[in-house]
Amino acid sequence: MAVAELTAPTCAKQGLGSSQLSYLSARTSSFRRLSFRPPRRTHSSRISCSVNQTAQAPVAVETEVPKSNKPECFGVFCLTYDLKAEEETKSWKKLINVAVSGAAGMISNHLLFKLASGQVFGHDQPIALKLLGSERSFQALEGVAMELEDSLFPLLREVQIGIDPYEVFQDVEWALLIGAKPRGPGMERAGLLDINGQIFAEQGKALNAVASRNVKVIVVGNPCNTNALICLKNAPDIPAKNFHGLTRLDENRAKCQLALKAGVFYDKVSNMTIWGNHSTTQVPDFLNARINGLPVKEVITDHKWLEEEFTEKVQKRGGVLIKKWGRSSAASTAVSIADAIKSLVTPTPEGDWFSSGVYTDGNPYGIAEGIVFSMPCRSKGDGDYELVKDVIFDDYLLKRLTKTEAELLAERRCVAHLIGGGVAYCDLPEDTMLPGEM
Ligand SMILES: NC(=O)C1=CN([C@@H]2O[C@H](COP(=O)(O)OP(=O)(O)OC[C@H]3O[C@@H](n4cnc5c(N)ncnc54)[C@H](OP(=O)(O)O)[C@@H]3O)[C@@H](O)[C@H]2O)C=CC1
Ligand SMILES: O=C([O-])CC(=O)C(=O)O
Repeated sequence: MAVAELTAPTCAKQGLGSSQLSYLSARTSSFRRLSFRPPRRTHSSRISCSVNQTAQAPVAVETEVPKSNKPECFGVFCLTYDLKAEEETKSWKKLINVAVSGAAGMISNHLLFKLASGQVFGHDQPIALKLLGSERSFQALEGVAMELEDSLFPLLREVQIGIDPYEVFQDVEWALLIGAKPRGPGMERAGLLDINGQIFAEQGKALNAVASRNVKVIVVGNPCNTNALICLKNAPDIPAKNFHGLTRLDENRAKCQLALKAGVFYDKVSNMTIWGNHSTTQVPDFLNARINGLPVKEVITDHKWLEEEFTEKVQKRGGVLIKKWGRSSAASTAVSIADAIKSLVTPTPEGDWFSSGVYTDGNPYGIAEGIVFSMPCRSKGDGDYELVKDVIFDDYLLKRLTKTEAELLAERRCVAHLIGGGVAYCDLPEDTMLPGEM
C-alpha cells in the first residue's frame, strides 16, 4: 500500500512558527464567529501538524494511513487550550478519555455525536475521543473526525484517530468496543466467534497494557457476551467486573413492547431484566418487570402473549429490523449504549434496575460462573454496579435461563483457545442466532 510521503514539518508539542501562528489564528477566529468563547492558549500550547492536515498534496496516494501506528490528533483538536482561563469551564470536571472502536461504522456514526454533545457523560464533562479504526477504514475515520470538528462541540477537547489499540487505548477510562466483523452469508457462527474473538483478545491485551486501571469496557460487537468474556480474560489486571456486553438495546425493545401492549407510555415500564445472551435465547423477564409500579402479569393478563409473542418479538426484533432497513439497528443501538453509560454514571432510581451482560462470578442467582450473562444491576453512579438480589423466579423463567446459559457455556467452549482454556471444542446449539439473524 502506498503511504503518503510527507514534506511538511512535524511540529507537535513545539513552539509555534509564524506560518503555524497564522493557521492558529484562522482557527481561533472561526471559533469566535461561531460564538464559542475563544480559548486562550497557554505557553505550552501545542499545534500538532497532523500529517494529514498540513502536508502538501502527495502524489499517488491510495490511503493516507500514517507510517507509524501512533494515533494522530485531528485538525482543530490538535490545539491545546488553557481551560482554566475560561469562565464557562470553571465548573467542568476533569477531562475523560473515551475510546471507540469501529469508529467509522454505522453505530459509531450516531454514538460519537451524542458523546461529544455532553448528553451521555453530562454537560459539565469535557471529553477526549480516541477513535480506533483499521487501514481499511482510515480515510472514513478522517471523515468522521472532520464531521466532529465541524460540529463545534464545546466539550469535545481532543479527537485522535489511530489503528493500533496499544496507542489508542492509552489511559482511556472508557472503551466502547463496537468494531467487529459482521456474519456474512454461509459463515458458521463458530467462524464468527473465532474471527471476532481474535479482535477482542487483542483489544483485551491492549487495554490491559495501557488503559486506566479502572477502565469501564462496553462490548457491542457481536457476539457481544462472549466477546466481552474474551476481552476480560485477556485483561487480567483490570477488574472483570468492569466489562459489559451490551444488552441494553434488548431491554429498551422489551420495554417498548410491554408499553405498547399495556397502552401506556414506555417510561411507565421499569425493572426490566434481560437475562443471558444477546441472542435469540435471551430472556426478557416479564415476571419481575413492572408497569406503573405493578407486576406486569397483573397489568397484562394475557400470559400466553407474554410467554410466546412478547418473548419472541424481543428476541427477534433485530432480525425484523434488518429485513425492513436492509442493515442492522444502528441509531437505536447508539441510544442504548448511551443509556448503558448513563446508567453507570448516574445513580439508579430507587427500586429500579437496568440490564447489562456482566461477569457471573459470585452471582446470587446460581448461574454458572465464568461467563458474561445479562443480569439486573444497580449503580450508585460511580461507574460501578451491584447485582440486584430481590428478584423472583418461576419454572418458566428458570427453564429459559437454563437454555441461554447452556448457549453461553457452549460459546465459551468454542473460544477456549482465546481465554486460556485449552483446546476449543465447538458444539453450539443449532438454533443459536444473533438477534439480527432469522
Ligand atoms: N449488542 C448489540 O445490541 C448490538 C450489536 N451490534 C453489533 O455491533 C457491531 C457493529 O455494528 P455496525 O456499526 O452497524 O457495523 P458496521 O459494519 O457499520 O461497522 C463495523 C466496523 O467494524 C470494523 N471491523 C472490525 N473487524 C472487521 C472485519 N474483520 N471485517 C469488517 N469490519 C470489521 C470495521 O471498522 P474497521 O475497519 O475500522 O475495523 C467496521 O467499520 C456488529 O458486530 C453488530 O453485530 C449491532 C446492533 C446491536
Ligand atoms: O445481529 C446483529 O448484528 C444486530 C443485533 O445484534 C441486534 O439488532 O440486536
